[in-house]
Amino acid sequence: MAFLKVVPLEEALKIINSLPLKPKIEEVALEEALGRVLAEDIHSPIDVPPFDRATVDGYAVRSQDTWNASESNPVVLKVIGEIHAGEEPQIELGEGEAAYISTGAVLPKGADAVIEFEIVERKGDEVIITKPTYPQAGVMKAGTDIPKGTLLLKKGTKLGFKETALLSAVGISKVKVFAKPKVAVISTGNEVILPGEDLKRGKIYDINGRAVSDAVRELGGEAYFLGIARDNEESLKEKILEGLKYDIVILSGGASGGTRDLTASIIEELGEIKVHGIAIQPGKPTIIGVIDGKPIFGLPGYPTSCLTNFTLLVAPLIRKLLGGEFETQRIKKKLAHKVFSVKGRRQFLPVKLEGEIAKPILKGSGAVTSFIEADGFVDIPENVEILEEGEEVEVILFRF
Ligand SMILES: Nc1nc2c(c(=O)[nH]1)N[C@H]1C(S)=C(S)[C@@H](COP(=O)(O)OP(=O)(O)OC[C@H]3O[C@@H](n4cnc5c(N)ncnc54)[C@H](O)[C@@H]3O)O[C@H]1N2
Ligand code: MOO
Repeated sequence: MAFLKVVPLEEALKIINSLPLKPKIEEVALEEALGRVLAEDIHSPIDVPPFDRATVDGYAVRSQDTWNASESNPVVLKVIGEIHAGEEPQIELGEGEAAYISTGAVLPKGADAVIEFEIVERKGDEVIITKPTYPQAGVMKAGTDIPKGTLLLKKGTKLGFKETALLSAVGISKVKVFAKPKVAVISTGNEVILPGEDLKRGKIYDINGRAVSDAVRELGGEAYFLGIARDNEESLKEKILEGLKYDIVILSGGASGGTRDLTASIIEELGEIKVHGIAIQPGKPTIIGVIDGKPIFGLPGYPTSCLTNFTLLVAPLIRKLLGGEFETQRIKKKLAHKVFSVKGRRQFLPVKLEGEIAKPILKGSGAVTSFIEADGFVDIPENVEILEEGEEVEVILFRF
């Protein structure tokens, strides 16, 4: 077994990026599109509004008819009909004519303005106007909100409620999106139990199953938590075989060299181990394998290590399958205080961000609060032993 022959992070990422998985595209109904990632550019097929529209309730007029109107010299127009929202107007205004119109209705031919009913006086079939109006007052012209053909949304956009509203506004009922990668999540260990179960001595509640499943969902993937495999060959094998129904399998725990750490030997038996050990801290005991063409990740058991390595190794693959960037983005911050690192091992140090300052969280990988409190982690190169207070560091954000 290629046990703990540690490889640099870049090599592990190269292997992951070359796995034979490709983004898949599917069409979904607009009502199912929230949270999905667009696999196409969307241009508006129509003008919005689709017609010259009244923006107030009142009287459609020819504005030039009102230009001489004043309190002392009111203009009287003849009301020749009514136009309500949703109707095609059957009338055309001539000189000296007006029509009652509701908000949202189509402006009739001949009219170029709408005057609110509050500021005119209606007497029988006449309307008395004491103030001039101007072209386009009380009117929204066709296509002034969104002209037909406008690029509305770019491929790669994650659809939130604003984006689905925009699609609805232009009448698009189906969109092409990237298929959600289906990810099986398995926790391992005799000591791990599920929330709600009785906490007997020696047992701990599962953190990784929940955290990894929900991180997959936050990234836009579909997570299937298969439960907890016990530290024996049958249980682990059963869960791994079940996991192979999905696109990617993620296990946590049991990745290091302890006697009960069986994950590696089972992956080797069923498929191939590509990596067992990465020269990073945390994450040294990480496994990357392939079974039946499906990637299988064995992440460390400590939750902080598990989620750090998920962010470094698995999140890029899920992003790529959703049409996004494989590369992990980094931002620059300044270190709050001096830090010592392990020479010869690239370290990812959890930090809390306060403005431009990155405050190290020094509780160690064993503490769950290390990752709960972390906004990101600082990438400390392997040849660096000391980082000074105020030194510029690269931070990988710990959110998706
Ligand atoms: N002799 C050595 N021992 C260890 C080494 C080493 O290099 N030599 N590395 C340590 C480091 S670093 C890590 S990380 C762990 C990783 O080991 P495993 O991946 O085999 O993880 P486990 O031993 O199964 O678990 C470690 C720790 O995390 C707890 N755990 C596991 N799963 C969960 C879960 N789903 N939710 C919450 N907590 C979980 C588990 O109970 C252990 O306490 O190995 C060190 N040892
Ligand atoms: O490798 Mo462990 O994952 O250092 O915490």
